[in-house]
Amino acid sequence: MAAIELEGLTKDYGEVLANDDVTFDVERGEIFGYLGPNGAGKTTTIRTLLGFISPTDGTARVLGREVTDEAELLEAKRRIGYLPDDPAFDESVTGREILELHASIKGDERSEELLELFDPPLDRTVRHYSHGNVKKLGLVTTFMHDPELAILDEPTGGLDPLMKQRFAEFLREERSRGMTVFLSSHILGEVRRLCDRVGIIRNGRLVAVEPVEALLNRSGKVVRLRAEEPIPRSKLDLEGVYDLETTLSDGGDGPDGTERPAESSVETTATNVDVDRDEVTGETAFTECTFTFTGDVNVLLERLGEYRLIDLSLEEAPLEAVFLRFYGEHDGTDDGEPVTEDGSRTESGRGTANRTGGAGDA
Ligand SMILES: Nc1ncnc2c1ncn2[C@@H]1O[C@H](COP(=O)(O)OP(=O)(O)OP(=O)(O)O)[C@@H](O)[C@H]1O
Repeated sequence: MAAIELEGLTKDYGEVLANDDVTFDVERGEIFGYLGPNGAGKTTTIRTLLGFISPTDGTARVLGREVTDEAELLEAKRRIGYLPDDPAFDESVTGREILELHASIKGDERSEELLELFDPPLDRTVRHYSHGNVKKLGLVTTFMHDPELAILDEPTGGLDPLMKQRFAEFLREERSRGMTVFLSSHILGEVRRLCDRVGIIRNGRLVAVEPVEALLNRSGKVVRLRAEEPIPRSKLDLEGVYDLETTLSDGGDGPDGTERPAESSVETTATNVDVDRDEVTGETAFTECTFTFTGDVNVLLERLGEYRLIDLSLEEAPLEAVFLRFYGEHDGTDDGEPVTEDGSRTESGRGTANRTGGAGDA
């Protein structure tokens, strides 16, 4: 039995179809990343899993229990840790009092160890907590009862780099102990570091579920090369070449004796190659280029084999680029902000429902 089972999950808010026939499983012991831009429907799925909202159609099970059956869900929630994207603790009490309350409701097997790791200022009232400290307190309340399944809505927002790293190490250790983690994110670097598999949601619809490796393979390589001699652009008229940027440089005079610019740089695609013409051969050409390549590297090397290269590097493409390829076109949501490693984005597109979940409700 999978830890999370969604079948045809649909949530229709009237104006917005926030989840549209979403079907996937999260297996026991995996870290599953739920990836999508603002307003894609991630929080809606999470809130359905926790019984805060009921599905319009379809079914959802957590730890084998139906989320629409109150008694069943209550039983499952004892074994779940939930971290909302914006934990809402009672601001008038101290962190310590919050922990005592959570301990009395769901037990406390691990707070000591978690406090050493995440270290929120326990004697301060929550009102005086920074956003990061609220998140750290939320992490303690999420894991203190040693849950089987952790459901984390954008868990690293507000954490500094050291805390993010600590959190990543913690999750990996928990996975090796058998915990299942379902986390939503729009931070691609985080997903790459943390997750075994990803589900990608766009505009309420699941567009892919795949191992993170597959996402990396699909993302291709960033190729940078510098050649001793001009290479005709047609050599890169290959399937899988994206975002081609070329430069033709020789620093010398043109054939008619006029000085030509040492460098010219244009951004173009492989099919739009009628620029940077080599003035000797008349063919479009380059001596330096960068592009993203999702095709067969051997085919590429074969194409370039006859030219003398000064430099050639192939690096893993940033997941951001892959994400933009998934979401690049306008899709009717207001998610115009590019997805970035540091998670910066606009606040537009946020629903109100995802703002009401209290911390540690599970
Ligand atoms: N209570 C609600 N009533 C109406 N529409 C809602 C409600 N809650 C969410 N929505 C809409 O449903 C869509 C999905 O929202 P959801 O919060 O699930 O997205 P998300 O992927 O979690 O976004 P974010 O990354 O910004 O948190 C959005 O268009 C949102 O505006």
